Amino acid sequence: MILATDNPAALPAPPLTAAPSSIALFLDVDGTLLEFAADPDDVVVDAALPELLDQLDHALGGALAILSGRSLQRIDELLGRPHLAAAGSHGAELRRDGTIVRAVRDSHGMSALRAYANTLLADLPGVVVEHKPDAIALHWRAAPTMAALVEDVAQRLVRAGRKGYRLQHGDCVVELRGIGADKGDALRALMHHAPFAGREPWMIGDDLTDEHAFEAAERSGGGGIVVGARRPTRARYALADPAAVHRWLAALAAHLQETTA
Ligand SMILES: O=P(O)(O)OC[C@H]1O[C@H](O[C@H]2O[C@H](CO)[C@@H](O)[C@H](O)[C@H]2O)[C@H](O)[C@@H](O)[C@@H]1O
Repeated sequence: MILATDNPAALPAPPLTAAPSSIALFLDVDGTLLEFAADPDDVVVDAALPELLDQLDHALGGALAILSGRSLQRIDELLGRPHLAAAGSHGAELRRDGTIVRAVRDSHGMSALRAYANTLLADLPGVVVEHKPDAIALHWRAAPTMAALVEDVAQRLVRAGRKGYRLQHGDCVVELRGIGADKGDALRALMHHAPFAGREPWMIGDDLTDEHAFEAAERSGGGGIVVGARRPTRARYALADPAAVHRWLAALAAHLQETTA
């Protein structure tokens, strides 16, 4: 079955042909499972989402993972599913089998950078600062005219960090983050272990940081499903928005359950 009405552009919607034992599913959070909000703390989690994630996790024998730019702690606060495999902070944090196998802590100098960021942003009203483990996200969704000034602040921060950090651009956000793993690394790391190993990995995501995972998934025989109209992309399939993602995931859960029965 193909949900053709979910196709936002030239890319087709992903088909529902998988057998439960053949695929592994990787899911981004903001812009994919959740609609955007002007402030990261104001996102709304659909009441049916946690249960849907459980259904898929069960149907896939545990081969479901969340790959997010949020911290692991924030992913768990939002989704309430700490048993799921997950990568936080764009891949710098990793959990599998309920155990955190890769953690991240502020590196030396981060507290000075946080103070410097607060000083630099004092004159930029509407810009939201999100402090994460060894990372600072500067959000300008509520103040789009500030985008260039925020980029300038980010460049100053990365220079002040003396090569210990890099910038990660995203949807109305630029983040200063440690030089560490990306979502592609996280996907590959999970694919080395049961129940992911030997399956076809499929990643659903909307943002630039998800492209790393699309590429890693494609190289392992699966691929990417992009959410929204951002192009170019490495993804082979597309879904229009988080509501379309929810519908497709519900259809997939039903398909997997029928296939198993
Ligand atoms: O990889 P993701 O799960 O998509 O996380 C990427 C970033 O998502 C969040 O920021 C984005 O969503 C916010 C809430 O809707 C929005 O205000 C912001 O403009 C978006 O960029 C999150 O706050 C970041 O920490 C994540 O890195």
